[in-house]
Amino acid sequence: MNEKTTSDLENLRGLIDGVDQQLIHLLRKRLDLVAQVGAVKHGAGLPIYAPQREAAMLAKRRDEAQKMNVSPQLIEDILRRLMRESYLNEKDVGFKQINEDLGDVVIVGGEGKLGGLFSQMLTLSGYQVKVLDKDDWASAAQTFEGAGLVIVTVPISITCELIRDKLSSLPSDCILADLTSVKTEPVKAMLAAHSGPVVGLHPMFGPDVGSLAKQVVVVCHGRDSDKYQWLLEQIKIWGARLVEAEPEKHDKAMQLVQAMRHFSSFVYGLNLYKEEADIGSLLQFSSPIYRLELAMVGRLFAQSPELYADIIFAQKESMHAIGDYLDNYSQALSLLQAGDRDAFVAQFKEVAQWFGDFAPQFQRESRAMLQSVNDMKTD
Ligand SMILES: C=C(O[C@@H]1C=C(C(=O)O)C=C[C@H]1O)C(=O)O
Repeated sequence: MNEKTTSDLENLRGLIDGVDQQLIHLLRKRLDLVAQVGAVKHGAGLPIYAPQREAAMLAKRRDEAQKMNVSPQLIEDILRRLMRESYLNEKDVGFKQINEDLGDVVIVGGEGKLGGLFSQMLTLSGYQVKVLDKDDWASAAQTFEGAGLVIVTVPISITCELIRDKLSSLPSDCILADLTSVKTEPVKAMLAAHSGPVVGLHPMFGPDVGSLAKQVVVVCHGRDSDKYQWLLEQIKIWGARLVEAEPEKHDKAMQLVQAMRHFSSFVYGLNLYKEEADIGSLLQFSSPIYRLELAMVGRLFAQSPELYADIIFAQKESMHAIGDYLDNYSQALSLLQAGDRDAFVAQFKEVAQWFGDFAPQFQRESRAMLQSVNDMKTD
């Protein structure tokens, strides 16, 4: 490189640094404005997440970007990332309390991670939260005395038994809810143990989400839904989307969405281990999709084996769904063994047709994910 090139580069890089610094100032300004919006919404009891506003804003910015020859996708990516930041900052102002007359909230299993998250969200919304965990049963009767809402969030394997044995003498107007990832049996157990309002909830996310904005909570109505309507409103204020379902329908979906999904990730990891794969060098050769896949599998093994065992073993029926998967795997393998490429292609086409419009939709979604996986690479 000659001297002129070096100094040209330095000058230009200095200018870029200046623009990036301005960006930080602009970001600060934006965060301050969003904080003001947060405060206004808090006062009015509005959820921070405003999908219509977001859609309208994104459409306008994409349009403006296009006119300035800036990629619309670039501004959309940046704004979506900024909006995620907005949801996180919302916790600084807390949330509007929908039910000001509720007694205490008691979280049974509140020392668990999900219990901790709900405890935090309820506390940020002005509720008095008490936690009851394994060692606190001696004083439980006293804790339950002033309870307006009891939330059960203990391992699935002990949920129903605990509801039956320990929660049969709650105050009659107290709401009994659970956060278990299966719903049929826990909802039945709650209805049998308690004569007051009952609702089954299943947060479709782990405790490591920074915000509930856009997350899904499944609601299975039990009894006296008018008495716990406020709780649903409260969860909506946290930004979550509620999806109502019959417990049986929910549980059936979970066989695929959770049990099968986690089981196949488990086997994928197990297989890498048995094959003595060298993860480090696989990563070096990895395509973005492989890296993303490995991340999805690897993250399983960073978490609690008991939690995954609980989810996978929760429903006997999952065994059948997983067994079907194994059958399909064997049949597909036999095409490979027979060298029947044409049959494979025909089968592929059949499945693609069945996916319909979802296939291109998933392709678009995964493209963005793959690009951000690639962005995160540092070497
Ligand atoms: C700031 C707001 O709240 C949220 C955050 C937004 C943002 O960061 O631009 C936009 C819409 C909302 O989901 C708002 O409603 O304007």
